[in-house]
Amino acid sequence: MSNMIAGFSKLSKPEKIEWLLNTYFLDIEASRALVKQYWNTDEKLQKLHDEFIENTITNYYLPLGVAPNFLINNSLYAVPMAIEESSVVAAASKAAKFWLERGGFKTEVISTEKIGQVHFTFNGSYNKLQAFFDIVKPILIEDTSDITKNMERRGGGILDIELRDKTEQLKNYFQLHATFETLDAMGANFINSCLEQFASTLKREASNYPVFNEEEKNIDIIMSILSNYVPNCLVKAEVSCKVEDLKSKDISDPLLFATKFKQAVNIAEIEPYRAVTHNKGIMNGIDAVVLATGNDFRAVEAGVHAYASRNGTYSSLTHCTIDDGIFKFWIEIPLALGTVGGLTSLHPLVKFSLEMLQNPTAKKLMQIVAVAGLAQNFAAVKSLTTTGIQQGHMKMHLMNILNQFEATDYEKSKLIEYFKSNVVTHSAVVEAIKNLRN
Ligand SMILES: CC(C)(COP(=O)([O-])OP(=O)([O-])OC[C@H]1O[C@@H](n2cnc3c(N)ncnc32)[C@H](O)[C@@H]1OP(=O)([O-])[O-])[C@@H](O)C(=O)NCCC(=O)NCCSC(=O)C[C@@](C)(O)CC(=O)[O-]
Ligand SMILES: NC(=O)C1=CN([C@@H]2O[C@H](COP(=O)(O)OP(=O)(O)OC[C@H]3O[C@@H](n4cnc5c(N)ncnc54)[C@H](O)[C@@H]3O)[C@@H](O)[C@H]2O)C=CC1
Repeated sequence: MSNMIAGFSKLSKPEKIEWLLNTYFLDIEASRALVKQYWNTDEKLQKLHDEFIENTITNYYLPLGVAPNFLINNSLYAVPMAIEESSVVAAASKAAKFWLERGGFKTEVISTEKIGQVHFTFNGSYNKLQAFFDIVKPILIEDTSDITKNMERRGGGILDIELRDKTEQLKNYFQLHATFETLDAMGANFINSCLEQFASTLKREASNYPVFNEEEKNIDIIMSILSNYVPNCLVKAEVSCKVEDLKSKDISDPLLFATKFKQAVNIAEIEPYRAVTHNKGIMNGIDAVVLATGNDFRAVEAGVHAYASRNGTYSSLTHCTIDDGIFKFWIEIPLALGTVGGLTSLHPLVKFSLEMLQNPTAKKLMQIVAVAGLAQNFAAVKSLTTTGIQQGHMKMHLMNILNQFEATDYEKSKLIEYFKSNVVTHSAVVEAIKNLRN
């Protein structure tokens, strides 16, 4: 327990850093220099970043890349992507360019409903609780009017509140299951504020409800929180073309390609081990845009994977058909995103990314993000079923390996040239560097 510290949060930023350096690091000077190297020289900007989270000591950079040429419903977009993994941006760009020449991506927002729940226990008869709920429902809505008035003015707000009996699964457990329209906001804070008000109204009204006995009057609120599972906040993105039009530099036999591609998607539909990796490839694109636009990628990840398991088995988020000579490939996913609120107007690079996307509404952003996921999956499955994934991935990863060995610009240009006609593997690159240096 020698490293335990009380009151760390109350220390100043320099004090926190000094404590850390002295407690955990061998080369204190080098570690201090590294922490400071990542500070922004603009003090105001650094302060903004310091205040995003708690106990900030420095910044953790991710590259912000751009995948151009996304034709979505006949409008062209350059898509910002924040991600650490090589070949993702290249793959998205390549897929965008491929489909640009084949009519682009078609998208549709299917629904935009968000969900929140008040979880509570009630020791009494369900019928009595239901009768109480029918009386109290308008009061629940009325009591939140201060919270909802602006959202209602914009056309959103509370859609409905239901009482749900969960006592078969857990003794005395009931829910208020509420649905919301939060327009351009992801809605977490708005929904949570409404739910906490529902909870206190529910408790207050129950304690005054004359039909309840003393035990029934004592509703116990367990918690009030939005759900990140949003199966009714759905977006669809699709590409399609004649099979013969799939012919390209890398696809000499379009029917063979389409058939193998579809088989790969079908495998991900029925085989969870493959589905997880298949969907990871989709999330390469989705997370990168979600992060670049300042959205909550943990919320998106949790909701998307729950949706992938909605039929009881974890399955592919994308689907493919070949009918009457038409190749069709699509994704349908739940995405609760915001283009107002959260970090969207605070982080300068998030503002920059949103401007690059022509300041989309949340609905537009849902469509762009779904497209990024579909494009990423198309590129990955195309590589997997043709050249194999390593060829393209390692071509992009080459620079990381060269940087690990601190290759000079001269060495890099020589080795990039060499690996245009040789297979990139980690050991082959190490060997080539050695040879060049000898
Ligand atoms: C990597 C490529 C694109 C190479 O593909 P290529 O055919 O060697 O590329 P190219 O040099 O012929 O260039 C064609 C286009 O690709 C893009 N492109 C090409 N290179 C770059 C670059 N340096 N920087 C930016 N963009 C690039 C760019 O759009 C370019 O057009 P241009 O800009 O020249 O007009 C291809 O092999 C590919 O799409 N591979 C798939 C890579 C992938 O999916 N990576 C994700 C990481 S692996 C993983 O995590 C997921 C996985 C695979 O397990 C999921 C799953 O199993 O389903
Ligand atoms: N489980 C989860 O996912 C949780 C997430 N969070 C965090 O909550 C944040 C998102 O919450 P929000 O309520 O979206 O953000 P927020 O609290 O910043 O609120 C956005 C507000 O913007 C206003 N607004 C202005 N123009 C609007 C328009 N056109 N449409 C809709 N609203 C408009 C509304 O008053 C709205 O409530 C994220 O940072 C997320 O990480 C917080 C708690 C839990």
